[in-house]
Amino acid sequence: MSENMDEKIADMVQEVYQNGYAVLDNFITENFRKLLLDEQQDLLRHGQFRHAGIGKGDAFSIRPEIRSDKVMWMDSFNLTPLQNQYWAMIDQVRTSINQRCFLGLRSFEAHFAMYPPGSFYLRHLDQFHQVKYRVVTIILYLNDSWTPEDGGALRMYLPSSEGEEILDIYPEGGKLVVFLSAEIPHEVMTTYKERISITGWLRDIEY
Ligand SMILES: O=C(O)CCC(=O)C(=O)O
Ligand SMILES: [Fe+2]
Repeated sequence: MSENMDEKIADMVQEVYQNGYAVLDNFITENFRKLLLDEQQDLLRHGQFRHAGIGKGDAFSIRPEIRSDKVMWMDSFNLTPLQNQYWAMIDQVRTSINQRCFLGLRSFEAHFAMYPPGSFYLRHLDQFHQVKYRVVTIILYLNDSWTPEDGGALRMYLPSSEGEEILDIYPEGGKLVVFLSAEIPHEVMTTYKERISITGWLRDIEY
């Protein structure tokens, strides 16, 4: 991995350490983004995506009134070469966060997500009682283009002196968003265009 990448990651991790979140434009090259998007589109065409649910184990349920995206979980033991390349980058992020923040992160889980037009995900936290092991959320957007009129912002609710402050982040291709899963409530605003991403979580458990 290039030195440039090392530096980008170190700066980003410093921001996570200070603020609990970081947003990084152009985390991946355009070429790599297009390849990942092609792979995602291919899987989508082959019917590999399922309606996303909420909760885990017995508490799992599909609740389109809460979230209406479709996902495809990656198999950490059987990654494609492209997925493997992305996981290697995230492993560098993991190591760097451990060095700076001492979070004891040990593994990663991730899914492709597709929000069809009209879909959303209401305000939530990524860490809840059944998934205490989710410590850091990492989202990479794969969209070819995005404008505010397309909707679909990731709305983060940040602590502020007035109680809470809103930060809207548009899912522009190549952008990486990293935040502490237990600390930052967020939602996906209704999208008016198909919205593609990889969402993952660094965990403090082994596979
Ligand atoms: O895609 C996003 O911007 C956020 C997705 C999300 O909050 C989740 O999958 O838990
Ligand atoms: Fe989330």
